[in-house]
Amino acid sequence: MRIIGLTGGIASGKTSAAHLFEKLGAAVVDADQLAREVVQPGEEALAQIVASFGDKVLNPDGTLNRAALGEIVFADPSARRILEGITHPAIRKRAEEKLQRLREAGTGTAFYVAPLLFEAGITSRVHEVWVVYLDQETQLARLMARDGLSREAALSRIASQMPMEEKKKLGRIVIDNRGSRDELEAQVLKLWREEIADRTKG
Ligand SMILES: CC(C)(COP(=O)(O)OP(=O)(O)OC[C@H]1O[C@@H](n2cnc3c(N)ncnc32)[C@H](O)[C@@H]1O)[C@@H](O)C(=O)NCCC(=O)NCCS
Ligand SMILES: Nc1ncnc2c1ncn2[C@@H]1O[C@H](COP(=O)(O)OP(=O)(O)OP(=O)(O)O)[C@@H](O)[C@H]1O
Repeated sequence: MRIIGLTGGIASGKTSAAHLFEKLGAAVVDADQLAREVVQPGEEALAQIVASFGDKVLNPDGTLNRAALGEIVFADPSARRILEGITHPAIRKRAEEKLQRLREAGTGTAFYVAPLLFEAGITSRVHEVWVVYLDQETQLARLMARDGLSREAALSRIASQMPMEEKKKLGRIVIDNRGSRDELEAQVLKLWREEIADRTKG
């Protein structure tokens, strides 16, 4: 099974692009979704987070208060590394399990969508990397609009990742998401035809 790592900066449009590929029939494993699964109540990672960061990162119902934890870790790189040390091994394990199930089901190509593919050094687990690219002003505007963040909070999230211009250089394929949603869809469709469907046929 061929695994395409789909990455890009925060709010670059990875999830949007992945949904479009999924609509065309692609198999998708999403690291952000797995990151949510591994911190559900009862999971070991949630207990470790509370042990490291305290009860203040829990909601009254015992679920993770993502906004509270986000405020801490995006303002403090050492706190972020502690959180990653807890969550990343659990995310990787789940990703391997999901990819293995897809492999066993005879899937030809699967996308592994991960914001920190380069930062977390997991490029060796995928066969090639595609990057969803955006200029920083558009990125900032979309991030602030989607998550209701202040400019300062949005900038600190962007600063916690490898700069987008660097990521762009590392992708075999770059999907340019500076334009409209229709333009994104047109690129996805072209890539689907040229890079996935036609190859499978050939
Ligand atoms: C800090 C948390 C609780 C904030 O939750 P929130 O709901 O606000 O954001 P969400 O999880 O939807 O992530 C949104 C985006 O933030 C960026 N992001 C998330 N974690 C990190 C990180 N450790 N470093 C840099 N950027 C990150 C990614 O681009 C991601 O797509 C959450 O992001 C988290 O648990 N992060 C640690 C796990 C992780 O590294 N996830 C990234 C996928 S491997
Ligand atoms: N071409 C586009 N035009 C306008 N808005 C867009 C476009 N593509 C994506 N968006 C919007 O930008 C925001 C970020 O997109 P998306 O959630 O797909 O990014 P992401 O890379 O998955 O983000 P994250 O790393 O935070 O998970 C969303 O609100 C999405 O609806």
